Amino acid sequence: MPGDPVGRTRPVVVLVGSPGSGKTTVGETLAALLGVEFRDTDADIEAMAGKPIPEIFVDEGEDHFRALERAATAAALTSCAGVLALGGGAVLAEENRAALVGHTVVHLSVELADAVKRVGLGAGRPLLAINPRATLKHLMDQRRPLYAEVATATVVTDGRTPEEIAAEVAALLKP
Ligand SMILES: Nc1ncnc2c1ncn2[C@@H]1O[C@H](COP(=O)(O)OP(=O)(O)O)[C@@H](O)[C@H]1O
Ligand SMILES: O=C(O)C1=C[C@@H](OP(=O)(O)O)[C@@H](O)[C@H](O)C1
Ligand SMILES: [Mg+2]
Repeated sequence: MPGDPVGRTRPVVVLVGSPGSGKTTVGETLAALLGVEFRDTDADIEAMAGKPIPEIFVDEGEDHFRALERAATAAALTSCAGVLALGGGAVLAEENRAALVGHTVVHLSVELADAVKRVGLGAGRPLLAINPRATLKHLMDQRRPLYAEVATATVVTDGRTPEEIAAEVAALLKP
């Protein structure tokens, strides 16, 4: 691939961040802007499991979901040549953080107020199904250092449109 000295397939950029930071939404906008494919490990996991994420959590539990997420992350990092969005909890696994070393990783940062507004009652996000505000605060406090560890750049998303955020990420990617 262009930009990779030994010709491996790798994402142009990997998006990480809290649920509600806009990884999926900004990722789609950014991929269209750059004219490249968009991949989201959550969609890959649903395809792998043959069911939506909330059903995976109910039927097999979070540990099984995290195992699928590690497999989906490893596969996407070597097969996606476009924009790759990870799930908000992917950084919890040391294996995933190690796999991100050497990649262009943008942390879409969001404060609690905007994240809560965006995820609402957590539809489709089983971890946020009960008490979304307190749960999100806890997740964000736990994960903030992990996003910082893997990120090569951070883009603030609060109070901004997906188009503005995608344009800033695109500008960061210019050589
Ligand atoms: N910058 C933004 N401003 C307002 N709403 C947003 C923004 N980014 C995403 N959203 C909305 O917030 C919700 C969660 O966005 P999503 O892209 O699924 O986030 P993530 O993948 O990081 O969890 C969606 O309803 C989306 O339309
Ligand atoms: O934060 C998490 O642990 C999760 C975030 C979700 O993705 P988004 O960050 O895209 O909402 C999804 O992977 C799953 O519900 C678990
Ligand atoms: Mg998402």
